[in-house]
Amino acid sequence: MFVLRLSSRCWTIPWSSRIGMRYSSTLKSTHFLLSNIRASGKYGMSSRDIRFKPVLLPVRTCFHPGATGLARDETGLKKDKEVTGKDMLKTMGEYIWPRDNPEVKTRVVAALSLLVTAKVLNTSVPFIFKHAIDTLNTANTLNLDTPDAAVVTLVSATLIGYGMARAGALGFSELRNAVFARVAQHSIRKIAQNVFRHLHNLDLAFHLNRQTGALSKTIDRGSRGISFVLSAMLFNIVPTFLELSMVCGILAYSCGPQYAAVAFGTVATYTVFTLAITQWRTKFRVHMNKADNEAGNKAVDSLINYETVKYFNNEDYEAKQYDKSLQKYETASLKTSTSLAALNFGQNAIFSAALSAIMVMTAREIMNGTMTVGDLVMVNGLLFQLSVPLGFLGSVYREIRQALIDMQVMFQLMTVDPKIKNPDSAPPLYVTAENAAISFENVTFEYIHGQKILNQLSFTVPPGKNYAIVGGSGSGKSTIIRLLYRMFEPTSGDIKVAGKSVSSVELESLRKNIAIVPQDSVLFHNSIKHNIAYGNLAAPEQDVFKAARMAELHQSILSWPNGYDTQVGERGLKLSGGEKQRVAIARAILKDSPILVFDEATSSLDSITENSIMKALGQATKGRTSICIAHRLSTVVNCDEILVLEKGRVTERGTHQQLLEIPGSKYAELWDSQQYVEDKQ
Ligand SMILES: Nc1ncnc2c1ncn2[C@@H]1O[C@H](COP(=O)(O)OP(=O)(O)OP(=O)(O)O)[C@@H](O)[C@H]1O
Repeated sequence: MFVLRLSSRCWTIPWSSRIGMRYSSTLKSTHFLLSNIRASGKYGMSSRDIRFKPVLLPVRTCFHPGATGLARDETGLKKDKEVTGKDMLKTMGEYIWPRDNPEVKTRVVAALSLLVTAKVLNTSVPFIFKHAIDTLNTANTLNLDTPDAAVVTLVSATLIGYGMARAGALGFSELRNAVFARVAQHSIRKIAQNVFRHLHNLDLAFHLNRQTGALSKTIDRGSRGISFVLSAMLFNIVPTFLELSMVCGILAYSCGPQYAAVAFGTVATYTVFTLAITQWRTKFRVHMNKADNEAGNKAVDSLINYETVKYFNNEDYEAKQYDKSLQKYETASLKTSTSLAALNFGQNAIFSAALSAIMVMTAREIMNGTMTVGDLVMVNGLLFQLSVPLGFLGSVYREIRQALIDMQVMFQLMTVDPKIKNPDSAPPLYVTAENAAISFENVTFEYIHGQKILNQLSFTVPPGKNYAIVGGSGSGKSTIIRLLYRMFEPTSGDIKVAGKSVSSVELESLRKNIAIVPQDSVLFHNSIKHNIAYGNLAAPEQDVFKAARMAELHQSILSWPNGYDTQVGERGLKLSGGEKQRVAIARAILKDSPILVFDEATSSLDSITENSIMKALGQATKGRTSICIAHRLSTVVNCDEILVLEKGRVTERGTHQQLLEIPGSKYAELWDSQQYVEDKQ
């Protein structure tokens, strides 16, 4: 027994003679087997089964807003359009028949031609066999002492033809798979790329409300869903219908309409039974997938929090929580396999009954002399061949349903409209050292309706000046930066850069002119050099080193064994907080924008490093407009002006000295409390 794990599809294939062989070879040539197959023996299935274990979101969770990003919320994204089956078919049509890609079209036509050829050859196999048997039978009846050379030649030729037809049918099927694989791969790539771009275009509000992991699963499942539906249509549904019509035609022509009626009736009964049982079984599979997801999420969450688990000695608790999900999975998995056995048995019983019935009919005709033994063999062969693709009807039906759901989720995601986008024919923003002013004019903003974070906030930072914003935690300092960068739109009021409203200029040019050192510096899972160079991917190496030097990072990097090629780990986890912050500073310096924003840029640094970086930043910000957000007031004493933020408004403003001189000022209070703490240290 072995289990095949695919990243996102789930198949349970009975290892019943040719069925398993044929279908697994069909799948092999599609993309599904290309991805992530692992052999394992841990799930208790029948020793004659191959299971393709799913990593799927259950149907219900697929529609869960949090998982899919489809919910309307207070972030103000536009209402989604309902994606209908027609929309999905249209989109699929565009991928399978792309206007600008004749190669894909040619492949589709070639795959269809190969499909028809393979089916014609396949249906002719029992026909040829019948002729061989009849010829032998006739020769036998003649009771000749020595075999007739002509008969021997004819029978041999027919049997060789039989073998060739069989091999040809399989060969053409494989060729069809190979030809179509490119179409499937092409559509997966295209759709995944389109969705990825779309996700980057969506607002920050959208991303803050969604789990990144769920989004990436949506792309993966959706694009594979498209490919699956295309492949299932071409490899299973269309060929089965084609074969059914050919078999019914042959039976009606050579044996009589009653034979065609039995074949058709069998397929109809088989189909109804399979779909009904599959429908019933789906809930077990949904539970199984849900439990599997839950277990996966628990494991990931627990491992991500590895350090926290250790700090609080909670390994046992974590293992028990994980085991709870595994238990659910085990129960659901058992139900899935038991119900599969019922399905397999029922399918087999229907076909066996039909085979017996049709053979009894033929045997009677043989005894009446109206049919030959060859006819019996042919009828048996035709019906048996038909059972092969039908063996997968249940799983194909279930998979198509799941694929359609996955596709709908993905297409729905594509209909989410970003609220923040370029206004029509927006002009680019030109910012120079002379005009780089920033002004907030009566800006009000709320993340959640009714909860004002900024309330009629107004201030102006003149070109070339260095302003600081200070205030209690949660007073809205970082929000000001988000609004300036146009990650969010103010509820009312206007924000201007270089005299132009940020909502009226080209978004890309606005963002190009502002370099930010964010509060949380998250790094890419790449080398430290790449992470610094990310500030300007076109910058020469020397500039990257220069920026690192200014951020007090160069010497530290050189002392590491791999220097600038040191990998920083996922999200920069291999670096200390201070090192990450310095990477972020170096990046911002490298971006070389006329406006610089530092959001708690030195909060994780020791005082000595902070002082030397502050000097470097003083150099970097010379002649540029900058905003510095800081809790530690000692870092902003030299700013041209300090704004004290309280309840969404600027309540005090002035230089460090001026603010200290205001009797009972909030700033003086903060300063005194920080001095007291520092003195105590
Ligand atoms: N996406 C969001 N949705 C809802 N509320 C939010 C969101 N982001 C921030 N807030 C809330 O807005 C308020 C202001 O947050 P902001 O990050 O601007 O504060 P801050 O002054 O920078 O705080 P700190 O000094 O602690 O960094 C906080 O109360 C915060 O909880």
